[in-house]
Amino acid sequence: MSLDVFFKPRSVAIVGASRSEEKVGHVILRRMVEIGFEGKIYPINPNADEILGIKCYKSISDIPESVDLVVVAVRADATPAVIEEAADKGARGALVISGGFSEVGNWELERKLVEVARKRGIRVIGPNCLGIFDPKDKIDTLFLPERVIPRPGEGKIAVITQSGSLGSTVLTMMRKEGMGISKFVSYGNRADVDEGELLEYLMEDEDTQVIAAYIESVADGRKFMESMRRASRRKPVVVLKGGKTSSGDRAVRSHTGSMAGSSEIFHSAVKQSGGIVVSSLGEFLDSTQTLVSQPPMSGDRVAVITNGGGFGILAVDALESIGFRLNPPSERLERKLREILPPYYPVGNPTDLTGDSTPEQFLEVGSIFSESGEYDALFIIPLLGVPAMIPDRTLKALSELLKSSKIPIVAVAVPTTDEVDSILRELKRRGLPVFPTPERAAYSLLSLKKYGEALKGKS
Ligand SMILES: CC(=O)SCCNC(=O)CCNC(=O)[C@H](O)C(C)(C)COP(=O)(O)OP(=O)(O)OC[C@H]1O[C@@H](n2cnc3c(N)ncnc32)[C@H](O)[C@@H]1OP(=O)(O)O
Repeated sequence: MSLDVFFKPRSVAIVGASRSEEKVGHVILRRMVEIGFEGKIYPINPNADEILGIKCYKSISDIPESVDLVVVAVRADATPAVIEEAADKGARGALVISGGFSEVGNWELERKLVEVARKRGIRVIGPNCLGIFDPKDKIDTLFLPERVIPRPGEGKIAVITQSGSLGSTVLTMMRKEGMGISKFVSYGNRADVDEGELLEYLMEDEDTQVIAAYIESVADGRKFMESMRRASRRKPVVVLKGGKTSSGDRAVRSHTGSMAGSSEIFHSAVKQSGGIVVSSLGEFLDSTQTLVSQPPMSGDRVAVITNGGGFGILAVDALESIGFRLNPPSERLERKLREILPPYYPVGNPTDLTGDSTPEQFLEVGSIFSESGEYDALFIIPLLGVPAMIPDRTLKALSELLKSSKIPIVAVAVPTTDEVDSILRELKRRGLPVFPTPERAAYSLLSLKKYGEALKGKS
């Protein structure tokens, strides 16, 4: 059965919609109203006539029409009965926010919940989750104290996460980085709908270009890897695994009631299936940002163009240490560069445009490297702290390079003043991944290399 019921319901009942503003069910109702859900919303509360000006029902059975989706925010032991009632009203999906299941050892209740749901034909996301944020279909069940939502409507990144708190923090960080979301699913204990199914659903989602998954364990390894193989042929899937160490494994057991398993086996299976494994939260975000804006690399040769000698050296160190080739330009290419550059500019890899650099030189030199056929990516370091790197001219020149380059580009630039900061943000918005350190940019470029290899079946 398609997971559409979770993303495209015509009506939603919120069970446990509290009158108290600080309670979970109340916040969920408010979020659904604020995001502008276009279908019908039915708050369910035995003690209220209306909440937020919306008519309340004492139970799901009292709703006069049928209901597609229920969001469940009542005590764990009340959830099986809610599922039964929801099924009687024709519901096909339940987002069970409530905690108190396998994550605290209450396996019996979780089994009962799933048993009832399966018997009655209802799919369950959760329990012990935040649910869904989908700015296009206007679903928001995240009971977060303030809106952490990245630029509604503009996002191309789908995030799926076993951990709600990690997921919501990722959302906040993405918003800060100016990254947009297509869909967000916190699926908690994944008693029913699992990560594999979510991958399959998102691979078909036209609004999603990159899938970023935080995973602690998988329900069914073989099935998950099959889904990963199919999904990663269509779009990049970035995977961050929690629970790599024995302490992490113990923590996973008490978080979502699951076992982390061997991370080496998991990582190599994900790689073989075409997924992009990352090893830290920072790399997770940086890689996602780069994959959503740049094409995959078709090889491993990188050209570094800088206007800061030290930055150039750190860049080539960082790149070479993670497997990139930093070939010097051929004699023919060097001659071409020499024709347009002053004699005191060091030409090589890195090529240093020095403190005299202009934005137009970055464009010209970047274009020559890009068209040379000798490299698979450009790594540019246009530091704006030198006199001729005028911010608005830099924006214009780098935007042009971005448009015309035949190979992917990542950039390193340090936000210094508010003006520089806003130029860098605009560059990111236009699709240039910009990072403040060479190491971060290098790791983000690695995701383009990994994806290129995965597409060629070389991983
Ligand atoms: C962040 C992460 O890591 S992921 C998120 C994982 N999930 C969580 O962390 C949630 C953890 N909390 C829980 O599981 C809690 O049990 C909750 C949030 C589901 C419910 O807690 P509370 O809001 O305190 O429950 P409470 O019993 O007060 O019920 C809430 C409202 O529903 C009403 N209610 C209770 N039972 C029912 C029912 N069966 N049907 C309809 N309404 C009901 C209550 O009357 C109350 O409304 P009121 O405040 O207006 O009187």
